Amino acid sequence: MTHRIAIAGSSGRMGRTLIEAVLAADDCRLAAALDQPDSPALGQDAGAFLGQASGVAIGADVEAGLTQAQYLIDFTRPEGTLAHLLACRARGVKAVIGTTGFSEAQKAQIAEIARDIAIVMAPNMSVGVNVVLKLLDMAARALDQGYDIEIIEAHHRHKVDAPSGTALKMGEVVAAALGRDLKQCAVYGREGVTGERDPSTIGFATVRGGDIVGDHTVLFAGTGERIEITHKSSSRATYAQGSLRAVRFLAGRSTGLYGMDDVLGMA
Ligand SMILES: NC(=O)C1=CN([C@@H]2O[C@H](COP(=O)(O)OP(=O)(O)OC[C@H]3O[C@@H](n4cnc5c(N)ncnc54)[C@H](OP(=O)(O)O)[C@@H]3O)[C@@H](O)[C@H]2O)C=CC1
Ligand SMILES: O=C(O)C1=N[C@H](C(=O)O)C[C@H](O)C1
Repeated sequence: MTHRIAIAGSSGRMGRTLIEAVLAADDCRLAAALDQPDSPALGQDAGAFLGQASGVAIGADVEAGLTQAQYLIDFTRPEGTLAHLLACRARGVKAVIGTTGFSEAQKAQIAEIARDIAIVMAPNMSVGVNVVLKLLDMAARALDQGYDIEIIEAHHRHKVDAPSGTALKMGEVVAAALGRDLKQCAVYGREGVTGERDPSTIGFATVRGGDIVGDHTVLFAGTGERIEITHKSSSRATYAQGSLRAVRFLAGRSTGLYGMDDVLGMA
């Protein structure tokens, strides 16, 4: 079976990584490569950055791009993803969403669109991070008394949202395991005279710099010991391969909102 895939944000860091992965996959075909209307890449072959002719020119017309596609993979920005999803719904195109930084209202809109088309959405498509999420659930349940929980993430200088979608997901998993609501217990950075640490909080710290692909650590700090669960990405290819696994998973679904735990059989 060949999966015909459109890529949104095709000149972005993830867009390019995804194009490379699609062109290399025997069971996938690049159906369209989309960019913003002011992109200097419009009209270029989508494989040009690889020195490869894909036969697909980068375009800005989403409706036209989706006519040839069964799936859209979207790693852009929340407002772009939502506009693309409306076009997907109109054409019955399934979607894999890697974009992070959605508001609660935007997430509700995506859930509503998923009543009509099948969508996989995850803040991190790597297998490793999704295994870590399971480890965190186990660790938080076992360390539910006497351990302060802090989530530290580091990303490249170009990242626009903080904390990362992955860090927030890690916080949600830990909070749920402890019967807490992350919205009530999250502390995002500290400055000045903060007072002693409230043990019911989950702290977040963000680092931005250079070309760091993505590092996440969850620290359980007790008295006399510390447990650190860390994941480090060294290549965006892991996110792209996870996205293609999500496409293959969607082949058998017509509607619904799924996560990478569903794709990986870990739900
Ligand atoms: N789920 C996962 O596994 C991962 C998720 N991500 C997330 O993916 C997203 C993209 O990351 P990254 O590739 O590094 O970002 P980049 O900035 O490199 O790429 C974003 C692309 O989207 C385009 N874009 C921006 N705004 C819009 C819009 N409103 N409509 C259409 N296209 C738009 C950009 O075009 P232009 O340059 O012209 O603005 C660019 O081509 C982020 O939210 C990031 O957090 C990243 C890695 C892994
Ligand atoms: O912007 C990135 O680069 C990444 N974003 C995702 C996030 O916000 O969690 C996933 C990964 O960490 C890389």
